[in-house]
Amino acid sequence: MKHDPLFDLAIDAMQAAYSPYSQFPVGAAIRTSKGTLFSGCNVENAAFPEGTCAEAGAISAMVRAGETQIQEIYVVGNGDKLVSPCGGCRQKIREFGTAETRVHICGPEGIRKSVTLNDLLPLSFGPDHL
Ligand SMILES: O=c1ccn([C@H]2C[C@H](O)[C@@H](CO)O2)c(=O)[nH]1
Ligand SMILES: [Zn+2]
Repeated sequence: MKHDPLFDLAIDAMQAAYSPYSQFPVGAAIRTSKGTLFSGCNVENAAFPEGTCAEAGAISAMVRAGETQIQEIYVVGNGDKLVSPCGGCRQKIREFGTAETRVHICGPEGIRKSVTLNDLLPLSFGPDHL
């Protein structure tokens, strides 16, 4: 089966990851409501808490380009387990997504599980609350 180009972009991003401490490269790729694609990788740091997640990198690229609406996001890791976005990333995706925003959790072979943002972060707090 042919992959969505967004999956290939997430794989590309994973290959650029800087993860010497965890040896756990992650890539993320966003499709916005306008159809533009953005990607990011995790970037770790010798001061461990300063590392950033792949999803955060992709969101940063999107905002830098002047876009703020995530339609779907692919997250890919290369281990056996599901690389489900961490709690902080769920909230970051929430800022620019909706309850229905699709999150595709992938391995190198393709999508392993597709869920909505609401599945990952029910009863969430967002910009509409302020
Ligand atoms: O969804 C995730 C989960 C983990 N990581 C990164 C953070 C850290 O660099 C490494 C191990 O936790 O994986 C991400 O980028 N995204
Ligand atoms: Zn994260």
